[in-house]
Amino acid sequence: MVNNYLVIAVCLGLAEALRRCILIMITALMGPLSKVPGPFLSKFTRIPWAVETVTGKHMNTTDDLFKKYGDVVRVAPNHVIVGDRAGIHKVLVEKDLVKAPFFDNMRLHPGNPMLVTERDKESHKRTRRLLSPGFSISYLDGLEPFMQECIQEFEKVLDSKCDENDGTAVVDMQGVLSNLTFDVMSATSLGGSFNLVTSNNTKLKKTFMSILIKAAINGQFPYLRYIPFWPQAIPPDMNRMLDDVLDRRESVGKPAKKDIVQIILDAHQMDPIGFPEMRMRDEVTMFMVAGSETTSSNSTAILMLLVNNMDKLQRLIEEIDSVFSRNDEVTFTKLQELPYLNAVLWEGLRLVAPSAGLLRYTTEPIMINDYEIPPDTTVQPWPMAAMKDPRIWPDAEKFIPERWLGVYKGVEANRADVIAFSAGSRNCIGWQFAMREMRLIFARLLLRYELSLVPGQSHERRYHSTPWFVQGFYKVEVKLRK
Ligand code: HEM
Repeated sequence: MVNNYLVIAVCLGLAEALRRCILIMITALMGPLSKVPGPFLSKFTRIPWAVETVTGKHMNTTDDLFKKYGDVVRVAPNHVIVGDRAGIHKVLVEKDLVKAPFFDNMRLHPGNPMLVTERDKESHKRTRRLLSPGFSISYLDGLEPFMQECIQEFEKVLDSKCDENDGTAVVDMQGVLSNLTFDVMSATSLGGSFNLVTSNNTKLKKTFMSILIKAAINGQFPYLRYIPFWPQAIPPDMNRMLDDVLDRRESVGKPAKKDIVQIILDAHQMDPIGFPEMRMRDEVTMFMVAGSETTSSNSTAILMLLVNNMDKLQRLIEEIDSVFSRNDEVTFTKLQELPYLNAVLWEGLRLVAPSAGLLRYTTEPIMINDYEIPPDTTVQPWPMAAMKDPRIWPDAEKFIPERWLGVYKGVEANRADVIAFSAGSRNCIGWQFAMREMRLIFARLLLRYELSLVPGQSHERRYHSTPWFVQGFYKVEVKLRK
């Protein structure tokens, strides 16, 4: 009797396995996506692409995929990447597709959305409207003194490093810029700088990086979360830091002008059920992560381009020197009008900002470049391919800020083609914040110091929500200017 049940159970199991295999074969070889080119294995399994994503190597390996298969590539049974301008525009702007289910899994607490991971269009619109006063032009202009103060501390640290070494020091710019952008975010948005530039306390930064990496892994392999002892998305020291920030806010009271934390706290107090405490905490955490490492990693990579192209660096110094002298106040308003500085930043972002996490999802069939993409497909625009597309950019791989100053080889560069901050309803809410911060950092750095290349370093980077150097640092020689 028992044997009979066993035989039936095994047969049912085998039948189900066979049904699934047939389904996989049909989807792989006969479904609408079967016409989209891509690696053979990707028709059957998402594992190779998931591994590339989790290791962060995909930012380097996709170039070859687009070269081999064209502008739309199937990288998993129901996942395509899109690398051309028109296709990306269609996905992000024209169709404004919803974010992919990946973002449900990426949430710091399951079921608890944040602006970045919100998938429902209406809820996203409401949250974005709620937070947008913290990114208005007048609000951002009011942040200038906080940013100036943090950069002053940054200069003190560089000065002392130079003093210790007869006026010249070799500095890990990735490390110090990362400290600086955390200080700027905490000073402008949390009501007080973490002073990481001065303390060089790497523990907190490691905590933030671990949040990013864990979120990327959870996004790909959501079931890992349920393994006992799998590390929590939010480590305990992050929770303690949040408690400190919120306690301080309660004891000191509201700031004269609402900052991001105050906007989020008010939203919670006005609607504790719709905007619960956990959401408030996750939102603050995500803002810190979204606003710091992104700016520092891209600034470091732009600096890398400058020290490897000394003629461009020299031209930038000349422009800055023509407007400011050493003790002048370097202001947002004046910097906004420096053509070469702005050209360096847009050209730099074009070449170094990977933005590899723009996953979207189809709810109905759409056509992308003559391919029919069926519902329930993850569509991932790949800005890096479009931003280095030789059909748009002459000498696409080269760092040529001059292309932003007029017509270069018959082509006028267009900012809308630099998709570093994404596009459409989910574009970066902090892009003007980041541009202001980067202008200030570069101008004050070059006004005070001579920077030069430390040769022999690896330029290889990986990507987990933001790019990072594999060697763990990027060193630059820094010398106080006479
Ligand atoms: C160079 C610096 C930065 C880069 C390259 C960058 C890039 C991006 C990109 C590509 C997205 C869009 C993701 C998508 O379309 O799916 C995004 C979204 C976002 N960014 Fe940034 N970012 C930067 C700086 C900042 C800063 C300084 C802040 C905050 C002060 C910030 C806050 C956010 C937030 C909250 C979102 C989610 C917006 C939404 O879903 O409505 N970012 N960022």
